[in-house]
Amino acid sequence: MSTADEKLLDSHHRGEWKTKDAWRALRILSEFVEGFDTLADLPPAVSVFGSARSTPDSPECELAADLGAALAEAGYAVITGGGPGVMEAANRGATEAGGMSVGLGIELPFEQGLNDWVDIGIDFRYFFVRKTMFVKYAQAFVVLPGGFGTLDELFEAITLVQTKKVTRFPVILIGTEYWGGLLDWIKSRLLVDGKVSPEDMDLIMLTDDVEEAVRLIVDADVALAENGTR
Ligand SMILES: C/C(=C\CNc1ncnc2c1ncn2[C@@H]1O[C@H](COP(=O)(O)O)[C@@H](O)[C@H]1O)CO
Repeated sequence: MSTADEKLLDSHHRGEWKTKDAWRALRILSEFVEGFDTLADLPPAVSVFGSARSTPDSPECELAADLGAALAEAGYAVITGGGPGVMEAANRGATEAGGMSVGLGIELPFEQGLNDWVDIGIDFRYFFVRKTMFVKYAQAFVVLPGGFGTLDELFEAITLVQTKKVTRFPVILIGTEYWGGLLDWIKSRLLVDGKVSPEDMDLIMLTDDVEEAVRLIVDADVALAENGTR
């Protein structure tokens, strides 16, 4: 069996692919099974993303804690990557407000383990298995300021909705100052160049207001329940 240090795309010896990758497939399958089994009974939930590096007193962590609490009060479980920074703040907000707080951790070389505010936690080795869980069990994505990991999660979600691989769900960015430049670039470059369509611009919502973010999520849920579309 493989060890945590071996990387998925390592392929030094062709002979090893035949044996190790076959076992790896079972490990991947077991991660899917554990995820599906653990999360099957989750109430309606929202996945919250943002920087692992933000300090607890940063504006984005304060927003994340408010968001976690507001989502819990609206009846949503909060799913994060279970790590530090924005993830921890969102989990804390949800737990302190009496809601359900989920952490989908990832084995990393500099791993710190799941944060202390997670009620239901799973540790994944494979990012792609973990990403499936973020999408499958959430009614919406909310994205706070973050780096490459956050951008990866944001663009994966938009691509899935754009290509209609998932039922349309709200993807909400919080932080007009932080995200404004990215959205301007998407409009002035991708849209003008025809790399995205005008309607694709509607896939992302932007606000500074936690209450508005929760309202957008609730409205989308109501619309889905009423007519089966968002
Ligand atoms: C960098 C540090 C710890 C990293 N620990 C993480 N634990 C869980 N999830 C993580 C971690 N790092 C990244 N992620 C995922 O990506 C997003 C944040 O990445 P960013 O590059 O910081 O934006 C986040 O939503 C997670 O899903 C020690 O400080």
